Amino acid sequence: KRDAVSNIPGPPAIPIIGCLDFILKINPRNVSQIAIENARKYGPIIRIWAFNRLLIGSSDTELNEQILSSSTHISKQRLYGLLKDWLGVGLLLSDGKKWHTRRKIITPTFHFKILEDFLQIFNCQSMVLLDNLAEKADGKTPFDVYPLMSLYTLDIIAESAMGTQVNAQTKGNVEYAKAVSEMTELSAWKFVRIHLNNSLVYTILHPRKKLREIQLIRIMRDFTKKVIEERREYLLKNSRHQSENGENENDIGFKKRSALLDVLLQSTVDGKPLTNEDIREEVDTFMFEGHDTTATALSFTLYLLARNPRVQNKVLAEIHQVYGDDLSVPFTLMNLNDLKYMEWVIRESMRIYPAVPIIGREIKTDFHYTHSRIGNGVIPAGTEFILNIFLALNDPRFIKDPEVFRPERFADISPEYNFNSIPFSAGPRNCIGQKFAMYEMKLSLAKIIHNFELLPLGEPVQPSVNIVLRSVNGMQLTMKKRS
Ligand code: HEM
Repeated sequence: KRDAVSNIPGPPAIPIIGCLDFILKINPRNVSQIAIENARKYGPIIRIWAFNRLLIGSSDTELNEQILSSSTHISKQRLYGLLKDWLGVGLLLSDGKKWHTRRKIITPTFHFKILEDFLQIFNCQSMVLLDNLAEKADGKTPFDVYPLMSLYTLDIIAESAMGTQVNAQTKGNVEYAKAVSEMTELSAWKFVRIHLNNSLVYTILHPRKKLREIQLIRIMRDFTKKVIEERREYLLKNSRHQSENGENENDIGFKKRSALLDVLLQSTVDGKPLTNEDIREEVDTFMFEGHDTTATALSFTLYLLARNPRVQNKVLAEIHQVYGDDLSVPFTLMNLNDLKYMEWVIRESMRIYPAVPIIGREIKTDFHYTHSRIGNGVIPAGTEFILNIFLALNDPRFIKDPEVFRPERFADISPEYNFNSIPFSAGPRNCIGQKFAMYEMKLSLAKIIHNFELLPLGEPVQPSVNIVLRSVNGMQLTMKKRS
């Protein structure tokens, strides 16, 4: 392995322990800074040894493109295993045939006709959000927007994935909603403490946390299981009802809309329906992937808009141009597509603060690359490949003055060349929910900016990489109701 990667620079490695002293210096708050400094020192591709583990970190567009577009190197790096007890082996964690089959089944859920249906959910939940924001919007007291966005996106994803309302925003203490939030926090905490990768070490060092984790997983499993069983029974009854009465009407009191769950319940693999456990892991994966990521991206965008009044005014002007003054025009995918400037704002905010800053792959067979910034070479089987999305999005080769928030730069960045701009990853394992997330964020921002002026009060963010990007002191701002 050492010979194969001798062309890749990296911090000095001591026999047996490798770059342990380097690794021990990394923590969630300094990881981005360390990555920037190392890219300056060693270039965009670096190698790190941790005992006998070889890690290659890359922000090189050419190399990343080759890995991400490969249909062979799709296995996730071992750290993802921390999520397994909760999520099972769903779309995020699976690989091989299982991943291919599931991806094929789930992809139609994001067809534009179904996305149009989801807009009704976004719309209803955003009304609750506006009420909650109105209580905070005194124009003078700074507050952290993240907790409100987190409950809001949790309500949206629960209703979209399971067709069930969990009312996280109105009754913040609903057991299931609370369990999802707490488990997300716990996983993030564990994720950045490398020694806790090992389940036995974790159980010995933090028995209470482990116990709590078991309880939370049980609460979430019981809830998802009940929803799946009820929905399966309902679909069965409904199809009998239809055939007995020769009717097409499929609503006998249960909620009609439940795209993801219904798609899974009606799918077969090799002629057999998916089991409740198969379905549970996919539903739980959506609950995790679909809520915290979007809450983070929305919160950082609001934070940046509060601090950039010129951009905020342009967003407001575009909202007025598309919807008029009272937002009474129903939201459609078409008119959300017309919010072009807002799309640049979201992309620029995700460039500076990508909700998922780092992703990883396990390289299972030798990977031969060409035309990277260090030329051609091979990454040997058994390497853990860490793809630094944050650095790639701030690469001065493509991005002038990367630290400046300037949405207009997206006028010059070709959307076709998506390996340059990869907040949702790219290639066959890209984010399946990216359109869902973009429409959700656009509708939410349109409502918020139309109703409130965002003001730059409060402390600046202190980003911290915990699976999903966070800020140690929250994303603070204040709001004032527009007259
Ligand atoms: C701003 C919001 C979001 C961001 C930035 C984001 C980002 C990402 C990224 C970077 C990946 C690749 C992960 C990896 O390779 O390890 C991913 C995968 C995934 N995302 Fe998202 N995501 C967002 C919203 C959503 C939403 C709303 C959903 C569901 C409705 C979703 C569902 C998924 C799933 C299921 C995967 C795994 C796909 C696969 O491996 O085939 N995401 N996301």
